[in-house]
Amino acid sequence: MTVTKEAVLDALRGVIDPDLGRDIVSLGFITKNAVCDGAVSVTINLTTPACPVKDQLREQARGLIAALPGVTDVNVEMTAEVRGQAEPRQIAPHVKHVVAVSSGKGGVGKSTATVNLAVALARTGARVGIMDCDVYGPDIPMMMGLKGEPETTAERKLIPKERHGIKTMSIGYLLADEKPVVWRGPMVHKLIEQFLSDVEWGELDYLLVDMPPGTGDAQLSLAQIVPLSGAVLVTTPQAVSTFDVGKAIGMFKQVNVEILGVIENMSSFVVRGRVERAGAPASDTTVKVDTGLGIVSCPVQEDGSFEVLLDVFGKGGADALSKRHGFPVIGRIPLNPVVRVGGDAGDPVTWSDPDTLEARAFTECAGKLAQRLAIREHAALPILQ
Ligand SMILES: Nc1ncnc2c1ncn2[C@@H]1O[C@H](COP(=O)(O)OP(=O)(O)OP(=O)(O)O)[C@@H](O)[C@H]1O
Repeated sequence: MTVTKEAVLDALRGVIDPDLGRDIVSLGFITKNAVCDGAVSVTINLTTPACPVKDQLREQARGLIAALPGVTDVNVEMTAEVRGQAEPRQIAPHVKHVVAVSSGKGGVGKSTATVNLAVALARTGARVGIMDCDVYGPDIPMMMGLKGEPETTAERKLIPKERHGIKTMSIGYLLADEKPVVWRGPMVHKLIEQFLSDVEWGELDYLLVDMPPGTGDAQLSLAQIVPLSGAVLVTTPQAVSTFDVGKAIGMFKQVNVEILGVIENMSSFVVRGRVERAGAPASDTTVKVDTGLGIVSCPVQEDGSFEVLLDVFGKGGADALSKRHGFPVIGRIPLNPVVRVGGDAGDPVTWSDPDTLEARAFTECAGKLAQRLAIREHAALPILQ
């Protein structure tokens, strides 16, 4: 029995992209289909390297091809090409997606989220940039471990400073450290314009923009200057932060910017411990923990370990926002010093400690974000039969 390319394509029609709801053949994802005797070699080109179901799709495809009569060997290669907006932008035309990272309130972890999302996306192979427009507290240089004035090209364009595979530009590189600056609306507008047109970004899949907190001029300016692929909102779980973020939502709606999702940061603090009696695990006991809002009793596992979730900043805020406005919660990041230490040292936790709970939570957020953007561009994909 000889295998044909048609039979391989037919088999691959059984692989459905769960996000786009269509089979990978009609989505135009098959960029190579080679059959040599019984050996089949296909390439599946996804819409983002950060696709959370990449391995699942590969295994499904491999299984379906292997089940064809006459197949002796299967090689499935996964590639990705981020599709940008259908209409190329006039400003920053080589950037596929510009995404604002915003918050209503300061200090909720917006910059932390920006650098960790960027690292997580870059680790999948995406080309990523960060544009730091937080004029009131440009923290990106510190969090990325970068400083000093950026160099310029012969055409006097600013060259982004690069670390961890991410290109960055920040107002922090251009200002003297201790000098306070009073920013007026038109200045912020000009800065955003310059960062988009006078910086040598090159080809990027994702440009994340760290916005100043609040609902001010910067958000409006950014949306006016460049068509955004959307915005990500960062909040802590408690009411005041989610109330503030509600104002940011109103502003983005006003300028027709889609909210891709909300990240709940500092969502809980996980306290882990182990109870021992005479050096051996003591599982026949319970542990009482004072949460600050009362005593909770928590079970101890067989190996003596226990785990308590402390909702330091309350809980349920992101869910409430999601319910009210209809956009998804794309992740919850626990409160943990490992996140702050990474930020202070210029090595975001997704880079320095990718296996921690916190880094994995950021990586999941990045996958969901990329997924949302891919779904958004779905309409622009060619439909093949
Ligand atoms: N999940 C977390 N666990 C522990 N510390 C965190 C976490 N997220 C952020 N932090 C720390 O909280 C502080 C504020 O975070 P960050 O600077 O990212 O907030 P921001 O919203 O960007 O603030 P600003 O309003 O100044 O721009 C930083 O010291 C950061 O390291």
